[in-house]
Amino acid sequence: MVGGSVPVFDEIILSTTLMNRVISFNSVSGTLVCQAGCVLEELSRYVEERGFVMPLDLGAKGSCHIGGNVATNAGGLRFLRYGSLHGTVLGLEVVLADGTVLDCLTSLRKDNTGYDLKQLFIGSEGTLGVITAVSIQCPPKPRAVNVAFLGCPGFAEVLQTFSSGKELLGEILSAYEFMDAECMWLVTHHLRLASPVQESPFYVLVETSGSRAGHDSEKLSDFLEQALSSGLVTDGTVATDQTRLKALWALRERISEALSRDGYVYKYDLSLPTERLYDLVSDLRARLGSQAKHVVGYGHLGDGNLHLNVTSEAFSPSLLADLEPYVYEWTARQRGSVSAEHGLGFKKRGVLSYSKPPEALRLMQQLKALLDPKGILNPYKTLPAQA
Ligand SMILES: O=C(O)CC[C@@H](O)C(=O)O
Ligand SMILES: [Zn+2]
Repeated sequence: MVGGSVPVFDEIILSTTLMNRVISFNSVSGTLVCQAGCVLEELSRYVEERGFVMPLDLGAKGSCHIGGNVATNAGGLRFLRYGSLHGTVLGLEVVLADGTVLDCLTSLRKDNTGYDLKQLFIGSEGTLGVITAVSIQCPPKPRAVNVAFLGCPGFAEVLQTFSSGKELLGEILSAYEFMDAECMWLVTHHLRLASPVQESPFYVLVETSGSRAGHDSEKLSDFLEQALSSGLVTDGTVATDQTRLKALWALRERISEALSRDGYVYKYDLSLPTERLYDLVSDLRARLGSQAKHVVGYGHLGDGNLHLNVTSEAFSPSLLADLEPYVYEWTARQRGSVSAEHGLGFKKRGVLSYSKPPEALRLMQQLKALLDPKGILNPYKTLPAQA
């Protein structure tokens, strides 16, 4: 997405694939300590067999490494419930540029002994050190999971359904994702997935996770009844068994894949005030007109994270010129973020200043110079190219 792990010039590639050992798991606290090359899905399986879940889940779970997840501060589908890796990672082992092994691999929930150094490496995209081991807090595995897939008549209703969901579902609300009608067109046409509900301008996926099935379904029914009777939602379906649950999630998780089959894709991953989040999509649709094949909006609405994607038959410099810096300026005016969960890598490092003041940028450069004076750690990434 941003070329964070893609070598571009003269880099040496370092693979942690063979560092794939679980070091320990504490079945009382739920703390997992493992090496950086463990694949997320394998870790999920490991902790689920022991009654826990990983605090993060992403479409790329089958291939991504936990070390990379932490280095990029990956967000994903469980963020709404369990928060960022800045909260769930308890400790790290990191190899610094001079070869020093920094052993901050503790498993403490509380540790106020000065600067919280591990935080520097979470989301640093490998530019400050190489993460070699991770200690991470795993929450208990929810016993009951429900997914509702709903159609909404407008974006205002998507927002109101979210407010109502927070109020009525409370602590069992574990995901609130949205996608627009064009996204549904893409997954049904390019991937041949079937829509489970009537055609609507917007769709939302609501997931609940709790400890007692009866209690959760009662809450979910109340919520759905209210949403349907007040017209916030016009159609919907609910799944509780694994197969249907996965099928509903696939409609949302596979949008990115469907987009890549539509043509050249211009990708933006933005944090915006939730109530303005879709204005940018509508605005761009009008601005780009027939130049674009599709202008779509979807994402982690519960976290204020919009995945804005535009497709065209082939790469077009004039379309790009209409998109940038327009999208970044629009985002900066809302004090949003030009990269909500995918980092800056190689492609977005030049737009960092839309989300951070010059003072912050300078401090980032000073930290980089301190920790990696020779510039050998993931060079050409994250920080803007030096003039
Ligand atoms: O491809 C994208 O724009 C986002 C991919 C991913 O973060 C998702 O939520 O599906
Ligand atoms: Zn995402």
